[in-house]
Amino acid sequence: MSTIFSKIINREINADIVYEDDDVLAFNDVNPQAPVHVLIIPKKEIATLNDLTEADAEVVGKLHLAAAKIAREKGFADEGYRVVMNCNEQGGQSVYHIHLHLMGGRRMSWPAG
Ligand SMILES: CCNS(=O)(=O)OC[C@H]1O[C@@H](n2cnc3c(N)ncnc32)[C@H](O)[C@@H]1O
Repeated sequence: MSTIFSKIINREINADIVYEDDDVLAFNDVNPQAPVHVLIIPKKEIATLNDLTEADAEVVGKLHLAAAKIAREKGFADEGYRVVMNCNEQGGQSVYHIHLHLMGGRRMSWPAG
């Protein structure tokens, strides 16, 4: 099922893109929860973490490599940052295309809410 993120991948709607390669796209969140809040998504449509298969292992790794690269570029890799992936309703997922939230630029609390 196509989501708003597929429309961003296909450039049907605009996004503030910060990184792109053959498999991964990253763009600023429209409702940032930190000074830097970037969403990092696979170009392949995968609805939730529960839908991952072995075949998706490499691209999930690539999401994390992109997160570290963006964190370095943004200048907060050494001071620290948060990456989180929400799964399904109680996990807070609202867009059913898996995505890694990269949040940085402020101290993160724990446990996460
Ligand atoms: C509540 C967390 N739900 S979520 O974990 O599913 O995250 C979805 C995220 O997508 C963001 N978002 C929704 N539509 C757009 C858009 N068009 N461009 C950029 N970010 C978007 C939301 O602000 C939200 O942080």
